[in-house]
Amino acid sequence: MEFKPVTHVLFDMDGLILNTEKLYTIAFQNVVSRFGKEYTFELKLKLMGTQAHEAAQTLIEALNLPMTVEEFITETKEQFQILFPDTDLMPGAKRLIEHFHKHKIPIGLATSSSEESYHLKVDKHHASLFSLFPHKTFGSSDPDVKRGKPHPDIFLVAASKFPDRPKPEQCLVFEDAINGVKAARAAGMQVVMVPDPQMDKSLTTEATLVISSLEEFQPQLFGLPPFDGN
Ligand SMILES: O=c1[nH]cc([C@@H]2O[C@H](COP(=O)(O)O)[C@@H](O)[C@H]2O)c(=O)[nH]1
Ligand SMILES: [Mg+2]
Repeated sequence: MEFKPVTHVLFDMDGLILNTEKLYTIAFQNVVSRFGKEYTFELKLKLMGTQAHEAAQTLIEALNLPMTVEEFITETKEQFQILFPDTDLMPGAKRLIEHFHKHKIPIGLATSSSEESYHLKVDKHHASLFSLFPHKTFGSSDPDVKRGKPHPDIFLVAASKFPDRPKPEQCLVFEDAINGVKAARAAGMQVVMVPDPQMDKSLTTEATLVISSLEEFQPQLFGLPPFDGN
């Protein structure tokens, strides 16, 4: 078999469960527009999945913005407060998370967001869905996560929170970002990638499996319980 069976599942959040990537693009573009700059998709691909400070630093350097990291973060936060509370879900995310919960498959959240940013995105509309995650790891605010994606730290920390301490090869990761896929592979885990449709196919080759929507995912490929009717 092409894929190895797993017992535990880790989910990324932004762009995978929540449709927040388009909101990051709006917020970042609004800030850089004041300086006549463009937040290109190519630059976005480098930032996606990295920690908030690293992302700000990379963007400031790439666009040569006359701002400090703190100023950039303060300005984008003002935008986030307006945009994030009404984010919608990505197709198939609710069904898949509820499916694993129903079948008692251990799941965890491994997001590069801070805990503060998580609450802004989740509390208003999605609190009951996210309550199905018994543990969550916030890459931009958890002191145990030393380095952001593409480093493996966040997935190793998240896996260590399962009470039965699975080995990396027992864990399956769901990711949308290149940095997230690299992080999962570096952690020794298989990874299902659901990339932005704009992304060039050549950038998805490190994933174990690439699908265009979580709606397509067939859990039995990885030894997990199938959906009814499959
Ligand atoms: O357009 C962007 N998308 C995403 C990010 C970064 O990626 C993180 C989301 O990563 P994840 O999918 O791991 O939750 C955000 O918190 C932010 O730090 C960014 O800077 N710019
Ligand atoms: Mg993501």
